[in-house]
Amino acid sequence: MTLKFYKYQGTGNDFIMIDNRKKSFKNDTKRIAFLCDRKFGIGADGLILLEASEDREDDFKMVYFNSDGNESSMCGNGGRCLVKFAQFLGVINGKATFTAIDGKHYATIDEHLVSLQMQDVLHVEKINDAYFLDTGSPHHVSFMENVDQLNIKETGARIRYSETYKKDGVNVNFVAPQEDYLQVRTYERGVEDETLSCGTGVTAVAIAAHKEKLIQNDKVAIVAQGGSLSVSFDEENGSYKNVWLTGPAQFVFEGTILC
Ligand SMILES: N[C@@H](CCC[C@H](N)C(=O)O)C(=O)O
Repeated sequence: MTLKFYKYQGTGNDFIMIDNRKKSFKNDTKRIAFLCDRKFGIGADGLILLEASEDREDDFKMVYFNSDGNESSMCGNGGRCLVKFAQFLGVINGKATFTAIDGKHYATIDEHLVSLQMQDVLHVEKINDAYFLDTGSPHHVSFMENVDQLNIKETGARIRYSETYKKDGVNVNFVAPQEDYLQVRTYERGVEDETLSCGTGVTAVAIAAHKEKLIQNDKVAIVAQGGSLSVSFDEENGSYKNVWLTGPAQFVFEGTILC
């Protein structure tokens, strides 16, 4: 088939977008892995389908696949980019309500910034010196002094395939707290490598940093390899609600491809 696609990125986490409201794109692991391949295909960390939602309250539905071709859990940066794509298609005007695999999301657009409401986080687990929490996707968060020299692919893979996580896998975030922001590098499950940014990851980092008492505020600045994001939340008795992820989301290019 000849496929029309659009490419977006949010702080360097990049995605292929497909308007699948007419259900013309058939999900196939091999085809999606090919499209995401940086040498043989378009190249991306993931692929996202914008579909019509069964829920009348929604503007659209989000279906997310990692670059390995498998459908996965929530993608925060992908969700923000999809909102920009929906705006381009004329499906929304400035704000959005949509359903993804982890439930309902609300979003707003303010020029180049897209804010996305993430799931409430009611449980945060401490595992040795690190944290585990689910922000729509599962995340391991480790705090350390310096992350610049770390081999993220090797160290991340060791944790992702460890006894603790090997059943479902995990995304792994390495964090170096700085004076007024958190520096983050992330290994992503399903990409099986470092990505330049991970939205559910930086959300997990902000909450884990609050648990660790590294931050007192309910708004946190995060610097990922591909750019800056912010996370805000309301904390009450250890639960995190009204969680918002904000950052840039940009169109990169469009095209057609035989697949
Ligand atoms: N890049 C994403 C996370 C995508 C899902 C993840 N790779 C997984 O399978 O858990 C984000 O921005 O949140």
